[in-house]
Amino acid sequence: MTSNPTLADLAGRVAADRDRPAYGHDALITCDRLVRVFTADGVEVQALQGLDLLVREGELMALVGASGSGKSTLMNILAGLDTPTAGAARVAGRDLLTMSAKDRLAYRREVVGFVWQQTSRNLLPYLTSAQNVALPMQLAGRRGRSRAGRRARAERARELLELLEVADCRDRRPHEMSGGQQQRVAIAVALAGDPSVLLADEPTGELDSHTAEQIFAAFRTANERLGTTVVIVTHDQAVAGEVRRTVAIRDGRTSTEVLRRSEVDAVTGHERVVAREYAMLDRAGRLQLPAEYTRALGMRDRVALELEPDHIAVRPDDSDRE
Ligand SMILES: Nc1ncnc2c1ncn2[C@@H]1O[C@H](COP(=O)(O)OP(=O)(O)OP(=O)(O)O)[C@@H](O)[C@H]1O
Repeated sequence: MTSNPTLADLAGRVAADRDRPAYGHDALITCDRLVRVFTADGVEVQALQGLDLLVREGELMALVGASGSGKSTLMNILAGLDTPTAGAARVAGRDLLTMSAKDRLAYRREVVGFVWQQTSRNLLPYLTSAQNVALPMQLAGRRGRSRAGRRARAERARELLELLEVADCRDRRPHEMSGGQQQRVAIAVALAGDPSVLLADEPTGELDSHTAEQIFAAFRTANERLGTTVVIVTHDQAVAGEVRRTVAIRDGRTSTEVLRRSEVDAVTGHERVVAREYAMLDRAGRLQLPAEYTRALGMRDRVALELEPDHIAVRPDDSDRE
């Protein structure tokens, strides 16, 4: 395929590799060959099997995947609630594998905010919305213990509830609000500590489609107005279709990505969204082909590869025809 490289070629390649920036050097979230193995009743389950993922600052993106593909495992690691077995995971410069218990607590208070699927898990039932939003700031010792500090926290809580269009719920307890209102207050709670990253695991799972749309709009507001990076795990195709980037996880690895961009139609002048699917190539050169592609061409076990000037062709195994 290629001629034998000279010594100078090899030295050039080594130098180029050495000078290449480290994987994920400019990303806010870096997962590098992340592994998480669970052992239950003596049986090992590999929930994450060398997952690579980069998320840049300011992104709003969705993670999708079949049940059991590893989405919640990944979210728990990113939230600082679980520790990976191997690999590397960094969020906003913090190393999630080597963090001490004290640093982990600070990480959960200062770096990440979390919204769970179960509305009841996000809010304390005996506190009003305003008190729920003020609590994380109080626990983090923000704005001090003085009366001025209390007033500043109440003011920040009011601003956040207003931003998320639930200012009218400020004095209500969770059972006095709809599921959608509770989730919007939950987003305000998650934003109270000014996190760099907002993580949400199926935040619209318990809601009807109209309310789910409103919740998604609330995430977009947080992303656009506060600049918070947002990662949402979802089964909801409508939500996944609303973001610029959707990453699919399969068998504990990132498999494909859909990127969407707006394009103005040259004839009609109308703006339309163009989506394109990509496969993830890891640093060992491994590629997961979408199951529907391989199934359509009956590909399995072995495929034929050809290097073309501008692409690599992958064809069904034709060796038995020769
Ligand atoms: N604490 C645990 N102990 C043992 N196995 C676990 C544990 N947590 C997750 N697993 C297993 O790891 C795999 C990935 O689970 P995970 O919950 O991350 O999937 P998921 O993509 O979030 O699924 P779903 O969409 O159903 O929530 C599954 O096989 C699951 O059974």
